[in-house]
Amino acid sequence: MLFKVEMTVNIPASLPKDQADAIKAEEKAYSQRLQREGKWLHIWRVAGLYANVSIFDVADNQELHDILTGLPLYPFMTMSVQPLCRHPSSVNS
Ligand SMILES: O=C(O)C[C@H]1C=CC(=O)O1
Repeated sequence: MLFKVEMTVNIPASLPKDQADAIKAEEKAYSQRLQREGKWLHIWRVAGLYANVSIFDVADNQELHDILTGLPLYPFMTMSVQPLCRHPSSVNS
């Protein structure tokens, strides 16, 4: 199942920089593992924002929920999730 997820990150200024940097490093490793596993198909920066648009390919809603709530930056994110289906004009299978 394919989903589009938009994530916006809001790290509070009160969080010490070393802690924020450690969480960002964990986030990068977590994200790259899922990309290598083929579950996180695309990640694009939204220009000018600390936000991304991502495409996930997961088994079901529960797997997406587990992945998203497991993001190290999850406590500092707002998200919007939209399910995707094949476009009738798509030439890709
Ligand atoms: O930078 C972001 O958009 C937030 C987050 C999502 C994946 C990742 O590595 O960082």
